[in-house]
Amino acid sequence: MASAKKLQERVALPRTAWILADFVILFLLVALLSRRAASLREEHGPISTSTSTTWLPALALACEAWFTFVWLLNMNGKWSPVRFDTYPENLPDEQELPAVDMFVTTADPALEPPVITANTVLSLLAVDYPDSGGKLACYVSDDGCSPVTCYALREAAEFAAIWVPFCRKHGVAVRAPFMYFSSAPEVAKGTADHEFLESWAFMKSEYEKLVTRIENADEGSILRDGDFAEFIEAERRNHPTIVKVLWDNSKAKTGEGFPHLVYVSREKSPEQYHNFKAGAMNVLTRVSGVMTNAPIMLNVDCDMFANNPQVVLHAMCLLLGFADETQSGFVQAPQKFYGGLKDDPFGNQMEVIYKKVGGGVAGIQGLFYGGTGCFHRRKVIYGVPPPDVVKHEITGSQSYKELQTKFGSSKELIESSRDIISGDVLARPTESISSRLEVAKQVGACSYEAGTCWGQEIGWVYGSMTEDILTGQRIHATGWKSALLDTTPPAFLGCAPTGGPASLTQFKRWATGLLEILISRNSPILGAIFRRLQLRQCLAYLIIHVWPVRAPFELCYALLGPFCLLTNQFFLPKVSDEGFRVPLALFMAYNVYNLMEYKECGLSARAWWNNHRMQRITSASAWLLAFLTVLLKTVGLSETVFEVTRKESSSRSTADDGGAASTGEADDPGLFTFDSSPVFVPATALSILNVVAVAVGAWRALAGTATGVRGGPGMGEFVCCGWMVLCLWPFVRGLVSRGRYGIPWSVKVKAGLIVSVFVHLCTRN
Ligand SMILES: O=c1ccn([C@@H]2O[C@H](COP(=O)(O)OP(=O)(O)O[C@H]3O[C@H](CO)[C@@H](O)[C@H](O)[C@H]3O)[C@@H](O)[C@H]2O)c(=O)[nH]1
Ligand SMILES: [Mn+2]
Repeated sequence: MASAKKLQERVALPRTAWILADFVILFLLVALLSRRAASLREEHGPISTSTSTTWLPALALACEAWFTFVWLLNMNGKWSPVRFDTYPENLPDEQELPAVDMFVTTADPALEPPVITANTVLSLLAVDYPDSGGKLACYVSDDGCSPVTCYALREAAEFAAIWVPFCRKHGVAVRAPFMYFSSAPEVAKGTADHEFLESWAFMKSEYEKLVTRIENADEGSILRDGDFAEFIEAERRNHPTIVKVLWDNSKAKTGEGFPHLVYVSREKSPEQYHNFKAGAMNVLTRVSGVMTNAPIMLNVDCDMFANNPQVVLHAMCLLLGFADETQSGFVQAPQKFYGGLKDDPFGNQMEVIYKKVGGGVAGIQGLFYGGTGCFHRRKVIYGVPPPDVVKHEITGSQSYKELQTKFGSSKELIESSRDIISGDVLARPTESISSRLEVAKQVGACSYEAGTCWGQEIGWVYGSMTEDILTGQRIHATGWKSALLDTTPPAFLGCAPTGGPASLTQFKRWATGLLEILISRNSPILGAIFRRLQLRQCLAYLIIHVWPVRAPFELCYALLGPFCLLTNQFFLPKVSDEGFRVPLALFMAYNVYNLMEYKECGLSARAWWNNHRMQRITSASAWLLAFLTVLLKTVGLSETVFEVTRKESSSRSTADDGGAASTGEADDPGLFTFDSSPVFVPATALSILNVVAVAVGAWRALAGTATGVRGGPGMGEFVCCGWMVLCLWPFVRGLVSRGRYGIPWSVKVKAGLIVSVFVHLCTRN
């Protein structure tokens, strides 16, 4: 590519002012720690304070040391951000562009309405790519084994025959029809408007018919259609592999085509463990390997539609545009969301995280793999190390026998992977993909992986609920870097969960998976010591891997305030004390720093507050439970499962009501909702405790019992508890609200018991 025109540019972004701010906060943290350490030493000296509990300052010191460590991790992560600019207009002729297999995963037709999946698929079938019919193929994995999903896709394929040409002809900007038709047609001033408007109206009505067909589809009548005979005997957790070619592009006339569409539901059996999404991705990798074997693979979740029709071209700039391939082992787009609620009430739109930490990590060894919106090189997924290692270490090709132990017994798969590993990928299978059905079913079987390297050195890695981070980390540990694909408009858009239960379930799953990685043999620390994970990249991974570990520290620290108010003690300096200035300055500086980050990303102060608050809530609920779950799992008492996130269906322009029982309160989707899940118990307890503590403390202060006693709580302790009450406000509110906005009694009772025990233990003597 050296002689060709520039395809990409890696631009380092300056951040001197931020680095200074980083150091100010670090300095304050160190000042806090050293004062604390000094006062601890005094404790053992002659001028001991009246604090009866000597472990109190020690515990505070431990927590503050941990917070400093977390701050250092973040400083490292954000230190040297970069941006990648892409120039698709400089791409070589179409013959030189590689083929791409596009993967979509879905798992549950109830939580992930088939119409959403159909839209995602349509957006992919319609992307701009030269000879897209010949070079692109779309594979959908359905872990739900749902005839309705399969039917929805067959209907979508039929609709694609008019949708794709329409998009091409009119240069449609957003090619997920539900999104496109949710606003009025964009009419260019000038001629031919009339014709455009007419076909727009026609397409819209065709799309609406499609939605009606999908939403009204009933399983019984679908099964009577001979096309879906395979589903009759199929049970969701017990059925053979189903592979259906819903659209075979070789049937199209040249130039008219759109990508192949293949439906895959891998074999399931109650006796086998299925490894959730990672398992599904590996089946897609193999099925596509024997059918189209494209050297590049794009994967998206069923709700993540291609929002930028040029996305594949932009990605190619990063895949082909470096003199050294090592720079782009994979190409990841940041996760962005459509229809997000105003000011991010559930703290899961992650804009600032992606900008600040994501951009920063992109400047180290590259953005983490996020499970969706990512372009992989098939050979990297097949475990091939970067070119420099290949040159120095392994020369000569692997024998058939070696490949067989790695990839399994399918002759076709072995041959196709040999092509990928040796780099002769341009030889595309010539037969029609329909002739490969039997082989595809063979490699989709659940026993196929037994004794092979799938899920270990090859494919998506097993052993964590957060298979994406684990898989990306393995790739980084072999020495590859990754590139950040940040296009305008955004490459892909998905839906962020709303409501308390869905958001916290997602955070819990992530935290569980991340801790599973941290303590496994795939830990990034081992990767940095024994493999090629860069030290700074390892530290960047730790930012997220320690999420669940932060929970016990943050919980302890959050308990110090209430503990002091209840027992008439203190853990922070008094206002009159000179030392008070340090925690005060830290509190102010830290919050202003975060607020400025939100402002810089163009977000509101409210968005900052919502995220700050949600982080406290998540820590006291999802992260804490994840921490406990993994503890229980390591002693063999619990299993971890992948709980699929509910996707809100907004397939039509007019949103219809979710059918939730009316509660008398205004139906505000941004309000926190609850259910009886244990995830809500600790945060509920913490809210009750802080309210009680503030009341007790205030009563003491008013009654004057605390005056004159040197050891009593001061301003600091009150602010801590008051701040926690504000952060946990959705829960405080939930204590007195009803319906789904109220905390269920079962949770309240459990939380109440915990609080009583805590209060009892505090005030025992
Ligand atoms: O047994 C399963 C479970 C899930 N999925 C699919 O995995 C995807 C992600 O699941 P979702 O419930 O949407 O999880 P999110 O928390 O929204 O996803 C984020 O986090 C996951 C890891 O925890 C990553 O896999 C995702 O790519 C990433 O977007 C969806 O397409 C599912 O259909 C399967 O195919 N099989
Ligand atoms: Mn999702």
